[in-house]
Amino acid sequence: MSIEHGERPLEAGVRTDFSTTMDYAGYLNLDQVLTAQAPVSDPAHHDEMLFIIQHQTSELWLKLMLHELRATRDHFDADQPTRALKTLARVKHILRTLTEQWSVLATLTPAEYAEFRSVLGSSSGFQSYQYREIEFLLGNKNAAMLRVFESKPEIHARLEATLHEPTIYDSFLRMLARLGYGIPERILTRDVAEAWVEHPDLVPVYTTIYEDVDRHWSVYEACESLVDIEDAFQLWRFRHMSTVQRVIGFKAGTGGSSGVAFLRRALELSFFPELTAVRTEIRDLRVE
Ligand code: HEM
Ligand SMILES: N[C@@H](CC(=O)c1ccccc1NC=O)C(=O)O
Repeated sequence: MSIEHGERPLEAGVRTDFSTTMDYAGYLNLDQVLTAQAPVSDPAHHDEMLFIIQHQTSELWLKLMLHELRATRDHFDADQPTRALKTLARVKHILRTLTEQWSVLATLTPAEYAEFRSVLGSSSGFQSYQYREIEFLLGNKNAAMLRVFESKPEIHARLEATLHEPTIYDSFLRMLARLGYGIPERILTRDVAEAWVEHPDLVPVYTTIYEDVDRHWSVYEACESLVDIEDAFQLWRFRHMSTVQRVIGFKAGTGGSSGVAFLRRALELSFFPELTAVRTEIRDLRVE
């Protein structure tokens, strides 16, 4: 049937009575979600809404990332590297979405941001506990980061618990050990609350896998998925740093850091350094 009078008619089966059944807004708790945007500037600055929603949507994606990263760790603990591929793929796409999302915030000019930056006080993304938990799960452990949450006992306790949990990489390597790969003992018994440091004696294990991928296919795919995550995470960090630079230049951050210089240093961190190191070891084959 063609469109009449420019309108799409409601079909007879379309439900319209929700007095006794759940509807869209009810299922999604939209009453709470859509009343959670409270600009502090007075009178409300037009661009503060962008700033709030950019952060709130980021935090929602971070929540899903945490969920998927924990599931990934469970899959490794259950010796199921193929299942981990699915959850890692989802994490990768969330990171891409978050990185792409910087372009919305980049429409905020320095002059516009300067008009309401002072109302932010000393609040800063540095205090994002979900972000810190993700960094911990991926291996960037740092007990000093907990100090920011000293006045929030519940959040402090949650982060402290995650600090002492094995990382995704710890679980991955323990799985490799159970599968018969020669993972050095000191790696398997390391203090998981410590930041990961590069272990050169792990590289030969990866060389074995990368030099005969057909034989080691499922763990090889998992290795490459971890590399995808590292890569996607670095792109997010870079876009954060470059967006901050174009919006506040080299001003100090509201969280008390030097600002761009501090964010730039994060680009030197690596979650899975041996998976980068193995690339140097792969022999170029001679083609006659
Ligand atoms: C105009 C927008 C933004 C500016 C100017 C900005 C600036 C900064 C600065 C200067 C820092 C360093 C800590 C400090 O001293 O404050 C920081 C940290 C951080 N920001 Fe932002 N930021 C912006 C947007 C965002 C957004 C949208 C997110 C998304 C959640 C975010 C998440 C973070 C996180 C997680 C950190 C800690 C990074 C780390 O520990 O390496 N920021 N930001
Ligand atoms: N650190 C930022 C402020 C900022 O971006 C911010 C403030 C409150 C809530 C989240 C924020 N986002 C990221 O750091 C600044 O120095 O301008």
